[in-house]
Amino acid sequence: MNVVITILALADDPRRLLIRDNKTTASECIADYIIDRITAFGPTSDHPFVLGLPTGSSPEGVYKELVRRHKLGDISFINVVTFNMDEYVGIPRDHKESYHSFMYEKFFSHIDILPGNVNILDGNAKDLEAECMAYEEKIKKVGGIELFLGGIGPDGHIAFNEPGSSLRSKTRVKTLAYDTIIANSRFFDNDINQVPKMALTVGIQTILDAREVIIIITGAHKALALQKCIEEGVNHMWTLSALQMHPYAMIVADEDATLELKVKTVKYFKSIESVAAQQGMAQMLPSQKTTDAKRDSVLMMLNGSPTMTNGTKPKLLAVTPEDIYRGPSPKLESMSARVLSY
Ligand SMILES: N[C@@H]1[C@@H](O)[C@H](O)[C@@H](COP(=O)(O)O)O[C@@H]1O
Repeated sequence: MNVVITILALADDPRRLLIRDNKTTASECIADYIIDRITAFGPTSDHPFVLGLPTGSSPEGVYKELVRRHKLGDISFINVVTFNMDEYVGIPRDHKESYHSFMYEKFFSHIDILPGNVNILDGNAKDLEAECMAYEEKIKKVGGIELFLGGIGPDGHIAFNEPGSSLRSKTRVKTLAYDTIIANSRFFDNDINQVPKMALTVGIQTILDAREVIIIITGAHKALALQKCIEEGVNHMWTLSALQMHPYAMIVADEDATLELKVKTVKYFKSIESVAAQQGMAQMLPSQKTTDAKRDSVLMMLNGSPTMTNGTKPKLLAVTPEDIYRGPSPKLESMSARVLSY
């Protein structure tokens, strides 16, 4: 059992925080990673790659790069199913600031994704609660989200999971925090009265349920949030910190976003990445199939099997009595035999 844990930990650690010079290089790093993951997954129409996606200014560079690479023929999205994180309640779908408009303008209109494979919450649904429930069911039906990409607000919120959100939350209706309304007013003529006060959003648990989560954090205004989420404990006032409980979460930040981190933290994460590169260790989460195959072969080693493909008998990891007696130490008597009686 210990062997299995070690193997997973080796694949896991180097991926916690990647630091890039600026937003452009951080975005390219994520786009490359997504392309590699989709390619290695080998999606088909029966077994599509399920990608969770955010809006906001943070992921714009990632979408731009994915579109560029798609146009170069490096990646197809024909067998990719997407689920967006959130949508405002009560603004028309074709409003220029709706997340539907954002996604089509920045990404979907420029790639070969099938419209039927795009899922975005409907903030104008008659029954918002039913809409949220149906969304969770749809995610379950396609087998869960393979990779969830996200950004954060300056207060560390992820999707619209505002400070104080339950870390076990699922897709639901959420009232926006005043800070978020102010932050998002830049998209609504800097008028807070035009910003919708409610949204539909996936929950923290919905994000934690994804097989892998990648977050892009850029700019000095997000530095405190990154510090709280990485250097301090899990805290519902900084909802991104819940990712500390995810086995495959990766944050890609630019230098500016690291301004509040300890020098020790920055050095540690940079060294993890460079040591991994020197050792030629994989930086990519392997497919579930590869992970399952590795686990099977470890279990086979632990339990023994009659023959190996090369015809040899596998060495059992369990220690046999012969192995013990062949050791340099003498065979000891039992403790009871050594108790002196007077
Ligand atoms: N619901 C979105 C979040 O998903 C996004 O991460 C955040 C930050 O936006 P930006 O990337 O523009 O800073 O804005 C909104 O609140």
